[in-house]
Amino acid sequence: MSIAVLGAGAFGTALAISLAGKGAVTLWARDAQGMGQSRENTARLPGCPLPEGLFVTEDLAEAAKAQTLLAAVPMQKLRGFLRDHAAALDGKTIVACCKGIELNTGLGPVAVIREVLPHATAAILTGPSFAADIARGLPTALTLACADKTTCATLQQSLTTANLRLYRTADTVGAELGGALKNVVAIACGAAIGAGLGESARAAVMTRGFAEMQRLAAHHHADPVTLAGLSGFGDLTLTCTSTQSRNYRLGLALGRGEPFDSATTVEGAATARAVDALAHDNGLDLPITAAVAGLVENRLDVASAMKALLTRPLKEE
Ligand SMILES: NC(=O)C1=CN([C@@H]2O[C@H](COP(=O)(O)OP(=O)(O)OC[C@H]3O[C@@H](n4cnc5c(N)ncnc54)[C@H](OP(=O)(O)O)[C@@H]3O)[C@@H](O)[C@H]2O)C=CC1
Ligand SMILES: O=C(CO)COP(=O)(O)O
Repeated sequence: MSIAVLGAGAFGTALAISLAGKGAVTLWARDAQGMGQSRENTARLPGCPLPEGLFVTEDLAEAAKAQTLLAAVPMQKLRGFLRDHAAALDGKTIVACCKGIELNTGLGPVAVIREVLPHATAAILTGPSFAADIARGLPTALTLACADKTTCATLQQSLTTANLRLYRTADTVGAELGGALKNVVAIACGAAIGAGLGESARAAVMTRGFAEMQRLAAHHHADPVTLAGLSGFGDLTLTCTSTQSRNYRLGLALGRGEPFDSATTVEGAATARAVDALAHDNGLDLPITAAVAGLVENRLDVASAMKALLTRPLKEE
């Protein structure tokens, strides 16, 4: 099956490098020329050479000729990207490789693909993985979700590589909620550590954050098993404990009162705001998400957010 990765950020480039180990892969980049010459994505994934079987192009129509397309642009850019290229993309199999909830609609990547490209087959690839680890060929396990079970099994075969092991599920909603929410909780964990509140506080935030993930997933009728898997618990664990994570690092900066480069892709910031709005509209109790939304909108500081969480009415676990 021919494969193209659309979007040459850190994750798209890493996936293309990994997949090119077992067959020809096309990587669509807005600025393909430099990468094609240096055979490296110096801006987003330095130090990871592009293998021979990886063809880089700026021509989306050319890339979209592949049977399977991996869309690796940030969540808040996904709709615009799909719309801009709808003529080439509709009717194809599109695997979303982004994590988040769209700010204006409250939708996840699979729902956005279905809305913009009504004739496409939508799937999502998500789970605990840093781009640099994948590109270096370190062992990684991810969740591949697609409602069509036959397509899911075919994609699982073609996207699994020697070091990238995929588990499949039909539960696209659970897979995308896990990947979206773990980033929000990672910001909260970074803030707790950055503010010097200690590792016990982080464990509390992670666990109660996971409870919020389960609550939101139940509201959307997702399978709790998906949330307990790689795309939920797995990615929560990685992202809340590693300074490789940009979401965690934003939290650290907030906790320390330090500036943070606003050009960095931090999916949890917009997602916290989107999910906080969803929670209000649907009467859901998601206090950590609300605190993160307050932090990223500069309505709250870390001390007030922690106080608000600690003084909530006592309840059963
Ligand atoms: N980095 C990681 O370790 C992982 C990331 N992810 C997910 O992957 C997704 C992408 O993140 P990541 O690759 O890290 O992001 P990066 O910040 O590394 O890169 C973002 C990429 O998106 C491109 N882009 C931005 N806007 C548009 C647009 N409107 N149309 C087309 N392309 C656009 C950028 O192009 P340009 O360079 O031209 O600006 C750039 O190539 C996120 O949802 C993230 O959560 C998932 C797992 C791991
Ligand atoms: O999604 C990721 C790890 O699974 C990458 O995390 P960040 O986007 O926080 O860097």
